[in-house]
Amino acid sequence: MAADVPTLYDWAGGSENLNRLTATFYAKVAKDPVVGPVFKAMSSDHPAHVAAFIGEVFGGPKTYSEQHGGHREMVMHHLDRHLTEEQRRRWISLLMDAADEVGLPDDPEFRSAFAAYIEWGSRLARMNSTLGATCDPEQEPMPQWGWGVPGGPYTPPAKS
Ligand code: HEM
Repeated sequence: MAADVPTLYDWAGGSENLNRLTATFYAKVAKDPVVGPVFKAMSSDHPAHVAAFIGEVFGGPKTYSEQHGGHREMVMHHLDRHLTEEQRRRWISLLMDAADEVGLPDDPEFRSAFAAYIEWGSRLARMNSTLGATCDPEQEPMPQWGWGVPGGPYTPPAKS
């Protein structure tokens, strides 16, 4: 990545904004009739843990790997949950609502990278949720997401 291209983490506004995102999102989730029941035993730390996870995937500090068990631990949390496609879709929809509400950058470049990761990650979470509780997931490295085809955030056209 070119030295002057920010990470998705920095462009999103770092851990402060990602924590605002997940706090707003899980408040919506808790009230939602489709996906809310899945999270009825969620701990009060859950939004902060998910913010740390996404932050690390987006090029931020390795907090989830160093303090919360890393990628394997995240996969473990989804095992045996039997998530439905309807629940996955609602999860995404509420997350996108929360992104608008907290004012995550809305340039096409950032939002396409954000949406691509969320689509990918949520489909993996649903796949993993069909694995039985006794499955021991592989110790895979934390995914690292980047800007994809656009290569960086929106830059206004140069004035002629
Ligand atoms: C990009 C997509 C996703 C990411 C990055 C993600 C991330 C995480 C993380 C990091 C945890 C563990 C939190 C902790 O350590 O305390 C977790 C737990 C969990 N996730 Fe996800 N998740 C994703 C998608 C989903 C979807 C689509 C659903 C449901 C529709 C879901 C349902 C859950 C549930 C039920 C738990 C356990 C909650 C509890 O402890 O009671 N996740 N997720």
